[in-house]
Amino acid sequence: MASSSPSGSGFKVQSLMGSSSSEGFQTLMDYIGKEGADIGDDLVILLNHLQYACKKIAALVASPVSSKLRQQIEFSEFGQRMARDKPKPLDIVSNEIILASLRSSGKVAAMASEEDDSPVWIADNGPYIVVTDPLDGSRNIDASIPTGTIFGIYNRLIELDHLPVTEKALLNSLQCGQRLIAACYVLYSSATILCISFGSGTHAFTLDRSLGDFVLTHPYIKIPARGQIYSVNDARYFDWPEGLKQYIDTIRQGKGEYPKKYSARYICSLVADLHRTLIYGGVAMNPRDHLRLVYEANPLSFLVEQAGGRGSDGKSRILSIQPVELHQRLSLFLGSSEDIEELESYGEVQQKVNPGYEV
Ligand SMILES: O=P(O)(O)OC[C@H]1O[C@](O)(COP(=O)(O)O)[C@@H](O)[C@@H]1O
Repeated sequence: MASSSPSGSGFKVQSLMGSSSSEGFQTLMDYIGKEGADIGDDLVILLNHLQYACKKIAALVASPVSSKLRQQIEFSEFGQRMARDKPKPLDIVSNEIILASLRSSGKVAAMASEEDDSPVWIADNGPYIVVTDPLDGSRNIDASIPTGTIFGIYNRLIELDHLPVTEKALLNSLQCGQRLIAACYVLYSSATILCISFGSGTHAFTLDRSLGDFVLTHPYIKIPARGQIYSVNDARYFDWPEGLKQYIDTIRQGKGEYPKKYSARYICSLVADLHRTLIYGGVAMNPRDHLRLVYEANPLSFLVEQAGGRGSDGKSRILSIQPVELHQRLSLFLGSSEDIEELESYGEVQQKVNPGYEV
């Protein structure tokens, strides 16, 4: 999807991005700067800053510093262990890295982050609004289990420019997912993968650590129409509604529309569980109202849809839901189109009982 370029200096900026492709691969900057996507200079500049921020986070989560940071914050000065839902140090550091990159891009009006109570207004003339979960899955970090950064990009709504800052920051951040112009996740795992869509396919780039570049490794990802893997925290089985219990019982036994027994995979790290689902197919879900519409469900649904799959809350298309609160939570089902369709046919699949689990 093309985006307008208020600065209008397309050729100049894009040609500055260089023309070399490393080791026969196309780099992300080549792809967005001149060869692949036609997205306009402003978005190229913003993404250049964001991909650099994610490289910093990738280095941070893999560094010995990360466990030290965690130890320092996990215990307060009174020796009390912090509550499970309190922000972890790496969340905060990652948030600061992303915010600094958005500020220095000069292209962002506001950032809404899962880590902040309200959106941060950055620049009146910034053409874009960025919503982000800077470090998802950080509760896994001590065990070196994969984590990820998620972000979505909207155009700034110029019709709101006259409003007070707090109001326009909030309303710009509450845009419906179908207005996204780009979405991305970065997976920090055995490889660091940046998966992005501008509304014309979903493409994944792998960080070549020797060169420091993201290079195109998975152009036009197509999620299989049907998978054989379901991904859910099924210790919650007894809190599930009947529809979801029946669905999982059925596919486990190979008695569903696809006549083979499904396997379970659950990392408990949303970006990692989704990335596997995009590649192998199936369904990744969190049926309780835990994940956030603005920061997680919308950007990830955009990426899944662009890969030919579906994002649902169990009843409706995620991208059609109008957010009413910044930190709104909901049930989330992402995956292969036929699997999601079958799941929805079981009626009540949203877990309404959410007692606040210990781990
Ligand atoms: O505890 P559950 O229901 O299995 O939730 C796990 C999910 O929560 C997350 O850890 C996000 O939760 P936080 O935003 O509280 O870190 C996801 O990465 C993961 O998919």
